[in-house]
Amino acid sequence: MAELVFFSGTMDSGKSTLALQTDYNYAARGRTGLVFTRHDRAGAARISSRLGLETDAREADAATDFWELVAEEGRQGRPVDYLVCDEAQFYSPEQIEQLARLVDEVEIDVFAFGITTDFRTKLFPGSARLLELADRIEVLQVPALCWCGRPATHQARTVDGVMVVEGEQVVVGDTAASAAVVAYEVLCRRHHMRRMTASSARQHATTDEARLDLV
Ligand SMILES: Nc1ncnc2c1ncn2[C@@H]1O[C@H](COP(=O)(O)OP(=O)(O)O)[C@@H](O)[C@H]1O
Ligand SMILES: Cc1cn([C@H]2C[C@H](O)[C@@H](COP(=O)(O)O)O2)c(=O)[nH]c1=O
Repeated sequence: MAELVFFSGTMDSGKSTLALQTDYNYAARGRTGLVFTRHDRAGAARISSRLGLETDAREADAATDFWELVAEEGRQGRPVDYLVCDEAQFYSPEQIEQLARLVDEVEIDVFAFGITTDFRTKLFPGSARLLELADRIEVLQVPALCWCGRPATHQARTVDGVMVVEGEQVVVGDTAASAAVVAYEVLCRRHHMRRMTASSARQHATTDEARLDLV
């Protein structure tokens, strides 16, 4: 029985790696799949994992109709067994419904990978629809950690190093330290709610130490 599975986890929890492994294992057993992504950091029509793997994929843009695309593959004599859909948080709710319909009516397995919430802790529309429709939700097994050592559950956006809670929902970026103006940092809920990133925690600690020196 085909399934719509949503593999969810914070940024940096291994989703793209798992997406590539899933495709590899199914293809190795002779099954035919299509691999999609949207807005990957590596650029259009690429899937990249921080473990160093990177491959071609199909870019799912706003106009992509998964139902039509799979039907066309069939008409061309290339029946599809499964879809791998990375960065699925960026897909529209209608596109998630097309994926569910492919599972139910054409018996195609769909493996979707994505983060659930944005930098404000609000659900992405695509992830919300996946949570509503998926047969199974799998949480990634190796959590990324907050600076305090707890498993991370949320992601903060920083602009010039300062955590922000307002702005466009979609801004492509990375968790790795870089010169980029916009970056992301995974946090536990407690520290997301306190707006405390690794850098602001260090600043607090330094200020507290300086106060103690004055006493
Ligand atoms: N040099 C490394 N050695 C071992 N594991 C690594 C290394 N770099 C990254 N990783 C692993 O890769 C994970 C991120 O994988 P990735 O697929 O890019 O995540 P996601 O798609 O969820 O953002 C990290 O959580 C870490 O476990
Ligand atoms: C929290 C958040 C993230 N994004 C972007 C940043 C990255 O380009 C992707 C997530 O990639 P990953 O493979 O899971 O590391 O999403 C965003 O646009 N808006 C946000 O609020």
